[in-house]
Amino acid sequence: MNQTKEQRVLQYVLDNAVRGDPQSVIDSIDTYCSQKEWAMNVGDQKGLILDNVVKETDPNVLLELGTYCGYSAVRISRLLKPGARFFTVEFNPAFAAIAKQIIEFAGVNDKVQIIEGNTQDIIPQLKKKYELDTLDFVFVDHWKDKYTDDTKLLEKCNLLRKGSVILADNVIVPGAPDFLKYVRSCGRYDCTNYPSVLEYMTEKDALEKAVFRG
Ligand SMILES: CCCNc1ncnc2c1ncn2[C@@H]1O[C@H](/C=C/CNC(=O)c2cc(-c3ccc(F)cc3)cc(O)c2O)[C@@H](O)[C@H]1O
Ligand SMILES: [Mg+2]
Repeated sequence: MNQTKEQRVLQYVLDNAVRGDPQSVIDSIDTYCSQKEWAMNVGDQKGLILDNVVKETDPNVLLELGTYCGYSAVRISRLLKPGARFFTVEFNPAFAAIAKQIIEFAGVNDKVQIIEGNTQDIIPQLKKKYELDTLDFVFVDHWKDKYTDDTKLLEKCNLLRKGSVILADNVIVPGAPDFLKYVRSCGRYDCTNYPSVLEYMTEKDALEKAVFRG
């Protein structure tokens, strides 16, 4: 049975990274995806911006929309303090299985919980089923045409409080124009754009930070 690209990424991590060392897992995925096969991980340049926003936020409760192979879940988890609670949502079972193995290999499985399901079903369950109050940090990196719906759903479910940080990938490529328009014009967010480049390429991309005003 032919391997998928995501299975090849996992195999490369198992063969080249150091078990329990999140940085070596990040580096091996970046090496594989820049030299062998492109994949839609946030990557190292935008990853450094992600690192800095997580560090400045110093979050206790985090959510990620769109786990994919778990690259950003490992990237974020390695920065979290003991006791922090990080949930990442993925509805493709094959990707969730790959991410689970990459997260375990990196040794950050005690930091992050993969929730298998659709964000539109999971977000309304977070308070009761996952015993959350509000979110300190949300990384948005799933289907680009769902960024706005899910941001509004987070608001509707009272998961945001004054100062909650939403950081969205790909606001230039592939682009999330309606999301940018919404957070920049609805009056409920203070927005900052972080220009960068598309993962493993040279074309321009950017992250957008939207801080909820409460
Ligand atoms: C109802 C859909 C919304 N609900 C959802 N709930 C749970 N998981 C969801 C999800 N949507 C998507 N997902 C998952 O998120 C991931 C989707 C990511 C989509 N990302 C992109 O399309 C993307 C695409 C590019 C890209 C850029 C340039 C290019 F030429 C080609 C691609 C770069 C990126 O950084 C990207 O993030 C998958 O793992 C998918 O299974
Ligand atoms: Mg992305």
